[in-house]
Amino acid sequence: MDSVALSSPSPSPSTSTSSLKSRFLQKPSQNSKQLSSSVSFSSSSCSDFRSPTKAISMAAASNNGNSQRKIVTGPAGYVLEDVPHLSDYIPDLPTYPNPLQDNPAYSVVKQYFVHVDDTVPQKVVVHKDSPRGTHFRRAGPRQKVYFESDEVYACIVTCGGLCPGLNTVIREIVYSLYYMYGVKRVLGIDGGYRGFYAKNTIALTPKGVNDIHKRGGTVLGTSRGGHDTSKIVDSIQDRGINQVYIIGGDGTQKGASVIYEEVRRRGLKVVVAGIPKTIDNDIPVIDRSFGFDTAVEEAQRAINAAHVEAESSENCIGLVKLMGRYSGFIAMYATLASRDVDCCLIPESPFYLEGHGGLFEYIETRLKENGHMVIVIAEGAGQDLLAESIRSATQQDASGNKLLQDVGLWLSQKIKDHFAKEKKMPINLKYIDPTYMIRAVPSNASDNVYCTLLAQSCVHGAMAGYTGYTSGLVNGRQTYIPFYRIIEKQHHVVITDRMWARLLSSTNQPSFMNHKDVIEDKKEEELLTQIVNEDKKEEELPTKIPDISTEDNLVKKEIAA
Ligand SMILES: Nc1ncnc2c1ncn2[C@@H]1O[C@H](COP(=O)(O)OP(=O)(O)OP(=O)(O)O)[C@@H](O)[C@H]1O
Ligand SMILES: O=P(O)(O)OC[C@H]1O[C@](O)(CO)[C@@H](O)[C@@H]1O
Ligand SMILES: [Mg+2]
Repeated sequence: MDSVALSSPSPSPSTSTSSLKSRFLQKPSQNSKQLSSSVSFSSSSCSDFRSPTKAISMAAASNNGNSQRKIVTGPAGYVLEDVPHLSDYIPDLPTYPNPLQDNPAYSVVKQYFVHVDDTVPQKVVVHKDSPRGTHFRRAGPRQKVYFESDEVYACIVTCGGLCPGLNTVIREIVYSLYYMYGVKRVLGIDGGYRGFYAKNTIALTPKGVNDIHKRGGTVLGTSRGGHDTSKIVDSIQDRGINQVYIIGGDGTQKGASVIYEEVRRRGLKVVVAGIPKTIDNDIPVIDRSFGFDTAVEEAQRAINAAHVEAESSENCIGLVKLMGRYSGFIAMYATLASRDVDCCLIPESPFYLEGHGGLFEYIETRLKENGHMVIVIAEGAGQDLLAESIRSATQQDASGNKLLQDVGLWLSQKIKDHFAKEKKMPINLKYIDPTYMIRAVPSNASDNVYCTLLAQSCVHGAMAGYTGYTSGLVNGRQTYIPFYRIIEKQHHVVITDRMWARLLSSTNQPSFMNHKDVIEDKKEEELLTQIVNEDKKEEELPTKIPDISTEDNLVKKEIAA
C-alpha cells in the first residue's frame, strides 16, 4: 500500500489531507502520539493487498447480477422481505466457523447466534384474524461466516448532513471488526462518496478511533453530491475492499443501493451495508434514527431559553426554528417533551396566518390570556406561504435537495408587521435558530448505546455474507432491511395519528384544519377580483380605443411610413 505517515502526508492528491488530519487531531483527543503511531494516510489504491474481489469477479462474470426482491411467504399471511446474500450471485462460496464462538465474552450467552429462521414483524399490533404481515430478517451473529478475518478489507464512509452519533458508529464498526472478528484492515473514506475517487483515505484502528465518540460531527468528513457509481465501484475493486459500510440518510442509502447493484453486476464478493443516519427521522420502516434522541434533548435548551425570554417581557413571543426539511419529528417531540410550547408548526400540517382559526388570531388570544407564548417551527413548515410572498427561483444543494427559505426569519417579520401595523399592539419577539448547534453535538448516552448496537449488527450481517441491506431497529429489535424498503419513500408525521392529536391537546393550538376553506375562500376572492377587474377594463375599453387612432397617432404613423 502506498501509505504515508500522519506527520508527512502525501502531497498529491492530498488537498483534503489536512482537514482529515485536523478532524482526527481535534480536542478532546489528548493522545496525539498515539494517533501518529496508529493512523496512516493512503494516497493511492492498495495494489499490494490481496484482491479477492477481482478473482471472484472473473469467476462470476457469466453470472449476470439479478437483484430481484427476495420475498418469502409462509402460512397465515407471513411475508419475509429478505435481504440479498453474496451466495445469491456467487456460487460455492466457502464458509468458516464464526470466531465469536471462541470469544470468552460471548461464551456465557445462551443461544448467542441468531437462528436462521428468526424474523421480526414490521407491525406488532394485529387483530385475531389479520395476516401475520411483513417481516425482516433479525440481525445478529450467525454460526457461519463468509469471510476469514485476514481476508476482510473494510471501509467506512459518511455522507449527507451531520448528525449526533456519527463518530460513535464509526468507532463501533472499527471495534466490532477488530475485537469480534479479528479484522485488522479498516479504511476511512474522506469526505463522503466523492472521497472514494477524489480524496485521501485513512487507516482506522481501535487506538485511532478510541475517543471519537465524545465529539460531534464525523472524523471522516462528509459531503453532498459527488456520487459517481462506476468511479466508486472501480475504487472499491482496485483497492480490494470487500466490505463497504455506508452511513447516511435517504440520499446516501439510494447511493448505497446503486453501488450494491453495480457490485453485483460485476459479480464482486463485496458486501454493501448501510446504516441509516438522519437527524430529521425521515427514514421509513425503522423505529427512529440515531441522533434523534440527542437532537430532541438539545432542542429543549433552545425552547427553555425562548420560554425564559418570553416570560420576562410583556407580550413577548419566543420563536424557535428546528430542523426538519420534510418531516417535523424533532419539532413534534421537542414540543411534547418541553410542555412550554404553545404552538408547533411542521411541514406536514399546513397553517395559515390571517383570518378566523389562523396563527395571528391564536397569538393574539394567547398573549391576552398569558402575556407570553412560545412557538416552535420546523424549517420545512409553511414553505408554500413563503413561496407566495418571496418569489425566488427554486435552488438545490449538490445532492439535488431543495434549498429552503428561512421560515423562522420570515415568520418573525410577519408577526411583527401584523401586530405593529394592523393591530397597533406592541409585541416583543425573540427569535432563536439553534439548528446547526443541535446537529453538531456529540450523541447522548442513549444514542451512544443505540449506535453501538447498530454498528455491531451491521458488522455481523456483513461477516455472515448478507449484502444490499440497511441495519435498523424495528419494533425494538435489530434487523436487516433491503435497500428498496428504505429508499422507496420518506417517513413523515401523520397528522391523523394519535401522536399529533396528543401534541394538539398539549399545546391547545388550532389544528388549522379549516385551512382548505380559507384557501378556497382566498381563491374565490381572487377570482372575483379578477372578474371585477376584467369588467372594469371592458368598461374602460371604448374610451381607450379612439385614443389609438387619434389624429396625432395617425400623423406619426404617416411620418414613419
Ligand atoms: N438517487 C441517488 N442516487 C445516487 N446517489 C445519491 C442519490 N441521492 C443522493 N445521493 C448521494 O448521497 C449522498 C448524500 O445525499 P444527501 O445530501 O441527500 O443526504 P442524505 O444522505 O439524504 O442525508 P440528510 O438528508 O440526512 O442530510 C450525496 O453524495 C448524493 O450524491
Ligand atoms: O445545510 P446542510 O448541511 O446542507 O443541511 C441542512 C439540512 O440537513 C438536515 O439536517 C438533514 O441532514 C436537514 O434538516 C436540513 O435541511
Ligand atoms: Mg436526505
